[in-house]
Amino acid sequence: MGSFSGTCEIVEAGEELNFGQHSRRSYDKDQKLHKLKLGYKSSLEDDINHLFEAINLKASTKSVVLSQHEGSSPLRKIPLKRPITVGTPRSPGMGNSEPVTLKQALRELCLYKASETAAMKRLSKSTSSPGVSEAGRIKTLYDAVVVEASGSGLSLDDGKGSGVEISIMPEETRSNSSGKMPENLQTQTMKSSSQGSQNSPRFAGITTQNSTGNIAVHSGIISSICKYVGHAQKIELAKKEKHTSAPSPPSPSASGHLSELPEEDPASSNISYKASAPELVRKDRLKVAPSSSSLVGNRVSKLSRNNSRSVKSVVRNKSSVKKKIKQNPGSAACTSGSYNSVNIDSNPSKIPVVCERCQCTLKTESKEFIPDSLISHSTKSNDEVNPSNGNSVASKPCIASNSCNKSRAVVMKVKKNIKSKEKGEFSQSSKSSQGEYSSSTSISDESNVSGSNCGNRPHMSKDVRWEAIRHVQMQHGALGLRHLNLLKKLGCGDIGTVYLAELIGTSCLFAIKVMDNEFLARRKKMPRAQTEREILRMLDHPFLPTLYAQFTSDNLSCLVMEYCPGGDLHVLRQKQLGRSFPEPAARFYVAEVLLALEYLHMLGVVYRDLKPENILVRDDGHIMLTDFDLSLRCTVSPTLLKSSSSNADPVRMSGPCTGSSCVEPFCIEPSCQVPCFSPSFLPAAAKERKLKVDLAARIRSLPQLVAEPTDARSNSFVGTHEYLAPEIIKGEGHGAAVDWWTFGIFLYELLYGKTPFKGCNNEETLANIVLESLKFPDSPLVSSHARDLIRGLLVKEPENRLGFEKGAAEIKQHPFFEGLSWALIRCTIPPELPESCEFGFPNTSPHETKSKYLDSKATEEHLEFDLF
Ligand SMILES: Nc1ncnc2c1ncn2[C@@H]1O[C@H](COP(=O)(O)OP(=O)(O)OP(=O)(O)O)[C@@H](O)[C@H]1O
Repeated sequence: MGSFSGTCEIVEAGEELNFGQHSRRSYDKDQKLHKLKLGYKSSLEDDINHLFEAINLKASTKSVVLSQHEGSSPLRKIPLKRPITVGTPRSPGMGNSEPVTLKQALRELCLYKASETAAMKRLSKSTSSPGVSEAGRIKTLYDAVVVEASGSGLSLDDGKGSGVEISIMPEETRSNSSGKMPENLQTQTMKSSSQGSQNSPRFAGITTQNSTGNIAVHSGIISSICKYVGHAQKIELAKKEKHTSAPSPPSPSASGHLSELPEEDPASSNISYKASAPELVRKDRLKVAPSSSSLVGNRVSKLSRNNSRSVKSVVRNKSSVKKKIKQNPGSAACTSGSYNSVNIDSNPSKIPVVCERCQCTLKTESKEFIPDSLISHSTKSNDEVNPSNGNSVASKPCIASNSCNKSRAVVMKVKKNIKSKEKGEFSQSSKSSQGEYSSSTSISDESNVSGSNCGNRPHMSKDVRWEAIRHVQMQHGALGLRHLNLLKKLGCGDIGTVYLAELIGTSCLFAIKVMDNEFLARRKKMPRAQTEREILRMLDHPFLPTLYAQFTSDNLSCLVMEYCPGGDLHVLRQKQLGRSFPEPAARFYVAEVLLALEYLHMLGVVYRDLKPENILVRDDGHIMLTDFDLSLRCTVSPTLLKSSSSNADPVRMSGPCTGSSCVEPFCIEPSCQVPCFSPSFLPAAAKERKLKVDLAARIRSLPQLVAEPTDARSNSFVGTHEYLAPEIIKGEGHGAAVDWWTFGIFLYELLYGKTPFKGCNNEETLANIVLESLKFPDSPLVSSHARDLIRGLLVKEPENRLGFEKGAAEIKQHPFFEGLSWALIRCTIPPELPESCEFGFPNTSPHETKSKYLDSKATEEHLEFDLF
């Protein structure tokens, strides 16, 4: 198989169903392979050894972290050019011991807290007391364990032996049924023009999605957005009557063109991707309807032939598949070095459209895709969002994100350009833009939830961006588009467009996802948007996006999120030698993704759409998992697999610090670990031996908690072709284990530069996934540990798949991650990135930057929105 030519993404179109027991097919080969996973568990002794090694190394780790603070420029401090150090055993690691113990659970909590502290210090020196990253959920689980442990006689007060095995797996949320999809299975037409019955769990076919579906979304968004672009600081929203019967195009005198912010991929613009353009054409989504046949062949045979990974498929009930062409930021056409723009003729029937993925210019003559929101704009300009009674945040320069500083100059220049056009250049000439520039705003109920209130997000509670938003809200009462300068378009998805935005009056950058509600409703995509919104509101994790605010304005739902300037892993992989990551780098990325998935599962979220395109790279080189609209939400009920051992006496085993203040999570910080674990009256070697024995006994005696929603079930055909798990393709119903399958594909792709089952077309790919055995190329050379992990994950029967039983806890124990400090990985120096991959904005040299802006300025007269 060659390199990827695209990514096929299956978009969930139906409601999640509960299925009873789904059939399982045995695959002897995979079962044999699966047995291998049983062999990698090392002894407790080894685990303890690692623990002590980590303790010893922790101080040095701190030094490394602290050194990162010492730089003139936050962005320059980004360790992009530094070698990766993920292989350094700095801590006991979570993985090479027996199932996660109470001790480990505590340690994870503690180390997370510690690592967050360090990370927050790096990001913002204002951070003084980071919260616990996994917040209430983990606390709840922990509390439950504490209760249980207490009830069983296990003292948790020592703070050292409080190990809990926490396995995270999605749990069944909807009642299992006979295997049919419910009548009310939601059909998401996303990209598909036709849908089939949702009653059949079988997949009848796929309809290539029409790219115009996106046009509708974005034309609507753009028409409204353009009213704000560049106007943010001169808010002169026309007070005109709302036009409800027909689009009210902006006055042609203004400019005659619909202007759009320059679009580019920060991480990819410096590189020509012409050679690899096919690979970059990904994410077509297919909409696939379950057929009445359970035979894979039936399914596969009906798949549209599409080699593009950009095709997303929604498996619903129909045999229709719609192909959606999306622009890939890294595609050749968008890397020409200048901002990509397309004039939008005033004639709405001839709207030039730039494919988001392949950059081909398309045209649509259909008004059907012009969102109604373009037609009616009320005169109100009350962008809303409730003021928050948010938490107080350290008042500091808004440089929480390193990108703030680095991009400030760029931002200002872009702002200048944009502002200079405020007096009319943003008029919209397309049919959809006939409305006035005035805007109506409705206060979203949801805005109350987020706003600037970070109360339920202790992880990011000290982020100065909270304070910046809160300040705006205090001044204006509500946050809205008028408070944001949209600087450029970052990308476009199925349900909305993401822009880079600056909060006016600050240098704080955000990624704002704008979704047209009417379009979503018309396309029945509202549930996806709602799912994403709800999930985003729950998140508080270093490797997941922070939602700072949400509001509805002009019938546009806006999510104000953390901006991730480093592009995505798919683009980044293209820049690697051989288009694959070195193993240490791959390990780093998959480890962070694993933690993000673990957290999501703990929250009852089965992600279902893991792929490099959805992994964004932060300015500090760490990752952020995005895109939750295809996720399955379910409930999680932590289950105590094993209560504490009746004959164990953790108090006595815990050593001299037992029952002391060691209950403090930071007990495991290096500074206090020594007193906790090292009786001073014993020789070092003896102390170590004693502690190992004690710890081993403690681990054996601790309760084990499974918080993985193992019974989660869905029958939707959701995902990306090359990443689809066999059980999804077979329509047998799927659960949390699909994330571990995709995790295996993900690791494979990072290491080998391609996915393992990719065929000549989507049908072949799906057939390969179900029928073909896993094979590894001869090159590049990949370690046996990595291959073994992939084998364990890519077991076709979910029940035999690594992670099925205890979720991420199982996977973390694999030797591939040996020596990795899970709790401190956030403070680990990220992999070295290629020279061309600068974070922030693509052109970093003054000259280049100037050129870039000149390019932008050259088109200033006709700043355009490119539709796709
Ligand atoms: N927080 C962010 N920071 C930087 N860029 C982002 C951010 N969120 C999204 N993007 C960019 O915007 C693009 C569109 O994101 P979006 O989530 O809307 O679409 P998607 O990833 O294609 O998923 P879907 O179509 O399922 O919504 C992404 O591919 C990414 O390049």
